[in-house]
Amino acid sequence: MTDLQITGLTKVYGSGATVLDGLDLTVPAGALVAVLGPSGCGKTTLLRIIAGFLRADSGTVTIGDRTLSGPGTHLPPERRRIGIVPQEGALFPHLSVARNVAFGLTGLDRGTRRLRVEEMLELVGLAGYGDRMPHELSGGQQQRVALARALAPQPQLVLLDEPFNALDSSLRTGLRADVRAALQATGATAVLVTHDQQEALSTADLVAVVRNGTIAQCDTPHEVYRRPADPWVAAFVGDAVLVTGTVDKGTATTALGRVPLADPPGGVREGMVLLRPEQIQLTDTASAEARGMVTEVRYYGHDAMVTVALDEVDAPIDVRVPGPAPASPGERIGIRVTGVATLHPVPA
Ligand SMILES: Nc1ncnc2c1ncn2[C@@H]1O[C@H](COP(=O)(O)OP(=O)(O)OP(=O)(O)O)[C@@H](O)[C@H]1O
Repeated sequence: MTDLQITGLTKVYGSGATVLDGLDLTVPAGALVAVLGPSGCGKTTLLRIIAGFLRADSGTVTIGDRTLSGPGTHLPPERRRIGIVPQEGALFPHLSVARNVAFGLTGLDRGTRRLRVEEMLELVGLAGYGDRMPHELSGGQQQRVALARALAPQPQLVLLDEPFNALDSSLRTGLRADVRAALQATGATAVLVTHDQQEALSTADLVAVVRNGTIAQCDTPHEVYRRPADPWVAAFVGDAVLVTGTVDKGTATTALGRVPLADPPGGVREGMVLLRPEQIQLTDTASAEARGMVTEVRYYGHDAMVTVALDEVDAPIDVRVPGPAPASPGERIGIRVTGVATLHPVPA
């Protein structure tokens, strides 16, 4: 098991656009990090530099004590010991599943190679599929073969480039869990690029949120969600409710009521108080901390999002309730806040 260290990575394309701007990222040995960011933020560029397909303008990429990219060093992709799972399988269509998986297994005798292929296919849940051709597999099975092919040469690092994109949502959930289990079983360090926050939160050990060519926050899924670095991260990784508040003794007083702060900063008297929609409860108007009118209800089956225009807050707020919403547009309603909030500076 080997850790991945990225330091000061910068990439400016010919057009003059700075896509990576001194990006730092550390992935501990054996961990799976999800690199999450909006379209065009540089995720693929980062992956291509790690893989060695693209040269950075400056910065270093090391795995363990091996420098892959750095001043005066650029190891070619085939010498990096990195396995890659591309967006859509990209299997060789004319080769059987077994020969696809065996593709990168050089320097092994035939018996050892066959055993490794069988072991990898079993690991990804496709034991017995070796003789099939890629076109005889479903999209999800093709991605499993692509993972088996990437893992077969026992790489130190595995890069997964939006590997579940082409699959429908019910298939994705099962495959994510299986990919995670297979990576854990081999102990490989892994980088998963995605723009899907659910995927990042549910699959990875660490979530690295990319913004403007740097990492805005890298933390466990729980910490990124519970203690986002700033309102932008909060709104990108989930839904956010922001209200101004004054602070006294670790508690913020807001138009939604008084809310304890997760990390009360010393000496700060006011700021933006950040809550999640599921921290807000709908109540009757008599026992509420704040009151307003329901303006919209969006139903999602397992929960619903209720938008409320509060009497004393300019912007409407979102409230997440389990199951069908207990109120309809046009109804007067009360709200109450539960849990703790994080505090952020008021934008200049
Ligand atoms: N070869 C290139 N030459 C010039 N600009 C490029 C090149 N490749 C990418 N870019 C630009 O760099 C920016 C980042 O691209 P990149 O593909 O790394 O983003 P991304 O985060 O992976 O996006 P997506 O989620 O849409 O795949 C984009 O604005 C893109 O247009």
